[in-house]
Amino acid sequence: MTNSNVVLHVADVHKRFGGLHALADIDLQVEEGQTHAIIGPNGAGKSTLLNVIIGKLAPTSGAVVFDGTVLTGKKPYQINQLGIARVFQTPEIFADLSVLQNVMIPALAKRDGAFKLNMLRTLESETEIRAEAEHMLEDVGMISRREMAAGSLSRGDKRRMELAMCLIQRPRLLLLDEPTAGMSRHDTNTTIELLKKIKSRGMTKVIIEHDMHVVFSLADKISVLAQGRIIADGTPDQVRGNPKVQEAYLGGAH
Ligand SMILES: Nc1ncnc2c1ncn2[C@@H]1O[C@H](COP(=O)(O)OP(=O)(O)OP(=O)(O)O)[C@@H](O)[C@H]1O
Repeated sequence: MTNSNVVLHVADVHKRFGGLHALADIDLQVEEGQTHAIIGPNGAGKSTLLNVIIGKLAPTSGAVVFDGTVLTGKKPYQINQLGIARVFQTPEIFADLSVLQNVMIPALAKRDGAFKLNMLRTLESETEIRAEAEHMLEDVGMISRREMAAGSLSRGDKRRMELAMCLIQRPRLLLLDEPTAGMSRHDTNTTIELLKKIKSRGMTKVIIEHDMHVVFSLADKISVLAQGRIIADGTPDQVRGNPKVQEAYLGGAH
């Protein structure tokens, strides 16, 4: 049964690639305002699950429901317009444009749908969007780099900028795919603090992460995937103490 405060429900999802059952019987409920981590060893099906949620892959059976709307069958851009934003493992940025311009683009793209016919409002809203983008850059600690070409940023800064590009869309659900991959410990800790700040504003997040320090610092709930199935689900303490998880994951390579 679905609770009323469930924002995202992955309902009985299966995904097959030929003979490989990459996702089997996945039932996952993400509650409003929570940070829900999906962990599991390499090849467990985490990216496949994320791709099913954002509409990049169609499930073989089952459905994904977001805020009462069935996402299954919708295109990724339609799912994005419904309020789901994703921070990718590899940042997707416009390297030659400035950091500020990069952060303005998602908001301009959203506006162009709404205000195309009214030139005056378009100009007014561009000033507002610039101010909003500057505000987002302040939030992620990057305002001093606003005029730099995005391509010249460090890896950690690129990820922070990409987070600002997602936040300016004011998503209801933010999906983070290994947000600290390849970061130094210092950048990882800065990112943890930043994600905690977002959490304190009530934004719902789904996070895929290999780094246990990040997972246990941020998650309210953890679902553990192994060989395409959820083998454990619960609070960090429940998951930490689960012998199945220790066997499948924590005692393994990570
Ligand atoms: N497009 C595809 N075609 C065929 N098999 C695929 C495809 N995508 C993923 N797989 C397989 O599905 C399984 C799950 O892969 P997936 O990438 O979802 O795992 P993961 O948990 O994200 O792994 P990692 O932690 O290494 O990124 C793997 O066995 C993988 O080889």
